Formats: sequence, C-alpha cells, structure tokens
Amino acid sequence: MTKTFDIAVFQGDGIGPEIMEPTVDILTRLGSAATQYNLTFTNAPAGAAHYAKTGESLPDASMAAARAADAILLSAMGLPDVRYEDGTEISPQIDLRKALTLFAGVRPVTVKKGQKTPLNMPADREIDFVLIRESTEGLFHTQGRGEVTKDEARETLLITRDISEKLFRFAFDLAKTRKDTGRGPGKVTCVDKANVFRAFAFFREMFDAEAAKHPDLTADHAYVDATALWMVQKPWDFDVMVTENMFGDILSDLGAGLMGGLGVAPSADIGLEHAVFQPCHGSAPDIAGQGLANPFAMILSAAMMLDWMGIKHDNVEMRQDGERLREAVEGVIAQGDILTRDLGGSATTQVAAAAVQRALFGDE
Ligand SMILES: NC(=O)c1ccc[n+]([C@@H]2O[C@H](COP(=O)([O-])OP(=O)(O)OC[C@H]3O[C@@H](n4cnc5c(N)ncnc54)[C@H](O)[C@@H]3O)[C@@H](O)[C@H]2O)c1
Ligand SMILES: CC(C)[C@H](C(=O)O)[C@@H](O)C(=O)O
Ligand SMILES: [Mg+2]
Repeated sequence: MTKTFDIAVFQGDGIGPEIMEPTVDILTRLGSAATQYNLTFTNAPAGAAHYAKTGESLPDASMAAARAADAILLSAMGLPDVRYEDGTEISPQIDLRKALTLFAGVRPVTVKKGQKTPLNMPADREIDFVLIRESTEGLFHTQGRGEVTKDEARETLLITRDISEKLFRFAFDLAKTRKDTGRGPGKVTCVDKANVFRAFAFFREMFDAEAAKHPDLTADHAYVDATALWMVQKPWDFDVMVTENMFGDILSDLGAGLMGGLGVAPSADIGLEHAVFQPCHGSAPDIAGQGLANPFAMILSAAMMLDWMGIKHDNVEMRQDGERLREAVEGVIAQGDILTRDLGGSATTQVAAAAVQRALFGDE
C-alpha cells in the first residue's frame, strides 16, 4: 500500500534555495517511482531574508507546518548582516530544535578508502563515526538572552537530567544498531570537560548510568580538547561520540573538515516525535547565487531523512531508497570527475546534482 508523507521544506537563505531545489527534485522522483510511499512538500518560509522583509524569522504558519509534517528538510538559515535587535543573528533552526525538542544532533563523519581527506591517512584506513551533539540546551541555553553590561557578559550552560537521559539512550541505541549491522564495534564515547566543570561531571554521571544498562557495548570518556586532537590523529578509533551542544557544534565542523569540507557534511536533529534534516553548513553568502554550492550535504541529509522515516514507519522501500541515495552520492564523489569547486572540481550545483540523478535513475 502506498502511504503519503508530507515534508515541510525550509529553503532558507543564501545558497539554501539553490541546494534545496535539486534535492526536492530527487526526492520527488524517488517518491513517484516508489510503490510503498509517496512524498508531498509544504514550503515553510523562514530565515534572515524573510525577517528582513516581514519582521518575522519563523512565522507561526511555518512552525505549524513543521509540527504537522512527517519530517522537516532545511537547507541553511542566517545572513551575517541581518540581526535581531539584541545583535545576534537570525537562527530559526535553533528555535525549531528547542520547540520540537530535537535533542540529538546526529552528524556522521565518513571517509571511504581512497576518498580525499586532508589527513595523511594509511591506505587501508576508513573513517566512520557518528558525532551526536545535544541540540537544545548546553551553552546554547541562553542563546540570544545572555546578560551584557558595559563591563561584563554572561551566558549560562544548562545540562538537564531529562534531556541527558534521552540523549544517552539515543547514543547507546545507535551504537547497538551500528554493532548489530556490522558498521561499528559498539562503542560510545562521552566527550566533556568533567575535569573542570561540575555540569560536565553531572553529564558524565548520567552517561555512566546509561552505560551500565548496556553491558554488550563499550563506554569510555574523553575530554573535549583531547578529542579535537584525536579526531585528527586517529579518527578511525571513534564509533559513536556524544557531547554537549557547543562542543558538538565545533567538533562537527572539524569532522566536516576530515571529509573534505562542509559541502559533504549532512546532519539530522532528532527528537522523540519530530526531526529536521539539514547540512552542517550555513548559507554560504560568499558563493550564493553563482551556482557554486555543493548540493551533496543537502542530498545526504535527505537520505538521512528517508532512513529515519523508513525506520519510524517500518517502510522498507523508503529505507532502501535512503541507502541508494547515499550510495549514489558516494559513487559520484568516488568517481571524482563531476565535483563542485569546494571538492576541487568545476561542476555547477545543477550538474553535480544531475550526476546523482544519473547514478540513481540511469538517466542519459
Ligand atoms: N545550519 C545552518 O543553517 C547554519 C550553519 C552555519 C552557519 N549558518 C549561518 O550561515 C551564514 C554564513 O556562515 P559561515 O560563513 O560561518 O558558514 P558557512 O557554512 O555558510 O560557510 C563556511 C565556508 O564554507 C563554504 N561552504 C558552505 N557550504 C558550502 C556548500 N554547500 N558548497 C560549497 N561551499 C560551501 C562557504 O562558501 C564558506 O567559505 C551565517 O549567517 C551563519 O550564522 C547557518
Ligand atoms: C547557524 C548556527 C546557529 C548553527 C548552530 O550553531 O547550531 C550551525 O552552526 C550548525 O552547526 O547547525
Ligand atoms: Mg555549526
């Protein structure tokens, strides 16, 4: 039986619409060819340009569309020159994460054998780990509400039991799935700064409590500064790592760097009910409107969306399509002759996306 799923689409700012359009084209084609599912799309205006025009960064109607949708696709939001009155940038993606309690920011880092990486990696090595960034609290708790006087500025880092327990359960479940499918050794690393901050000792305590429930998995701890070093020196040692919001924001860009750049770094912000799928990168105003944007991170985020919906709704075809889509992008990257400028090629956004369609559908 064919089931229809509605996707809320946040095209966002800068290169956002340029990478969203080919992604929605691919998803539409996959949905039309499928027999077990069909996709519809609801446009949800939001972001910095929308704020500049209307005074609203995340209109109620867009928030309602996000809540009503089966999944949410988001390209990138924010522009350096458009700011709220408090001086911070327009960032409705943070509001979405908080409003929909999307505590698990899932940011996979993979470098296949032979894929370009700035690391001098032994030929027999591959990188394959998942960084889970808590995405609703931590140092982002007072985002936009920090106290600033003439002589002092203050922000608060918040770690709660409720969110941490959900976060760690998610991390161990993911490690178990990866182990069961032969993808990883079944190890979760808690990345913190428990040597200095009581909040992180509390974080670690809750991690250890969840770890005790999973004797079949390995749990370890690493300080965030050492983790940055090891992500460069021996990234193949990680399986699932789980960390606070700000640490995860920074380390996930380092992870993107290992893969060759932000243009190939997908992500998913997942809660118990809802999820947003978006690249790790921003609106790239420096290259917007020139056809230079790499669409792969956005397309890979769409593949994560199919994975998530396929599991949630037990829709085998959708899961298979998620896998096929990811393999198509990986195939184009491995082939190496049709790449955008950030990966050393000269293909436009449209040409790179068309190569993925060819790999998927066998187009001429
Ligand atoms: N998730 C998001 O929506 C998100 C993430 C990060 C930054 N931002 C916002 O985006 C704006 C720009 O921020 P920034 O410049 O620090 O980060 P950015 O990620 O937009 O760009 C950083 C660098 O990476 C390049 N880049 C990014 N995505 C690319 C792609 N798909 N293809 C090719 N090159 C790509 C850019 O050209 C730039 O040189 C800011 O307003 C920021 O707040 C949004
Ligand atoms: C643009 C910004 C608000 C966002 C964040 O800090 O979470 C981005 O850097 C990300 O990694 O998704
Ligand atoms: Mg970031």
